[in-house]
Amino acid sequence: MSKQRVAVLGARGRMGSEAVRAVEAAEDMELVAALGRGDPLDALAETGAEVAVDLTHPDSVMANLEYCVTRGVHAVVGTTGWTEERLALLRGWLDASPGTGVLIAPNFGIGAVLTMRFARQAARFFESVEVVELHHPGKADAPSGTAVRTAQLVAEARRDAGLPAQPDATSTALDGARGADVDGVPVHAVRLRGLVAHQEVLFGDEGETFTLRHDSLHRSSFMPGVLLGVRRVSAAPGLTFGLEHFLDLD
Ligand SMILES: NC(=O)C1=CN([C@@H]2O[C@H](COP(=O)(O)OP(=O)(O)OC[C@H]3O[C@@H](n4cnc5c(N)ncnc54)[C@H](O)[C@@H]3O)[C@@H](O)[C@H]2O)C=CC1
Ligand SMILES: O=C(O)C1=N[C@H](C(=O)O)C[C@H](O)C1
Repeated sequence: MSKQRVAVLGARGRMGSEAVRAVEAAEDMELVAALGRGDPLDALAETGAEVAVDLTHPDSVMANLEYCVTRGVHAVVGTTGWTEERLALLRGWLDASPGTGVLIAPNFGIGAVLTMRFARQAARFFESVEVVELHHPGKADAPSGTAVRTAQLVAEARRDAGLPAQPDATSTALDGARGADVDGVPVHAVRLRGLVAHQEVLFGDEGETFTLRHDSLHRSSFMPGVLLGVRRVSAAPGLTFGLEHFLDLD
């Protein structure tokens, strides 16, 4: 069996260094490039990389993906910072490179994927909902990509069920006290030394609350998802948004 030729971008970072170890340990993969900031992307073409794993920075990911997609290198992306504008650009590159696949996974952790799924399921049954994400203080962005995706899924489910805007009688508040508004869902971001990646989705209605919580206690929790993405992305041309599409959750 020929091994899949894999490159890791952001290889010296917190996630990238963990991904380098995971790819090296996978029997069906060969790590052909481990690139850091400033390393030329031409190493991807020179080493014949088939799949690039991007774990860099929101400021870097678009240039990396343009390079990969236009050369037919499939990509598994954990890097955050996705907006509709960025996704439209990426889709344009993919349209011009049929056969190339890109997976963007807001979160590679199975527990986080399930949290998003369960939050979407629960959304229509509760009047109130808030998302709290808690991360290490080195995190580049706030709120987290996972929290934004969770809030969007919850908001969509509320709309589909015809729920009105949730109640909030706040008439005065310090800026930021009610968090960021993502599609009508308040999202709060905590940055604390000692944490890795955590999220709570709080639901409430008359006389009861319901809380979903997920904790990534170590970045190894993301690696089965990264490897699954690498194994599946070349057979999924175009854009796949969310690891759930590569999992049998039903
Ligand atoms: N989807 C998921 O499950 C997860 C996603 N992430 C995301 O992954 C990204 C990286 O997170 P961390 O590893 O914590 O950050 P980090 O700052 O520890 O690592 C990023 C690394 O990428 C390097 N880099 C920046 N631009 C580059 C470029 N153009 N080419 C090659 N290397 C480049 C940096 O020098 C740094 O070494 C963030 O967007 C984070 O939110 C993090 C954890 C899980
Ligand atoms: O930067 C991180 O650490 C993480 N980033 C992703 C996000 O923004 O959702 C995934 C996870 O929360 C860890």
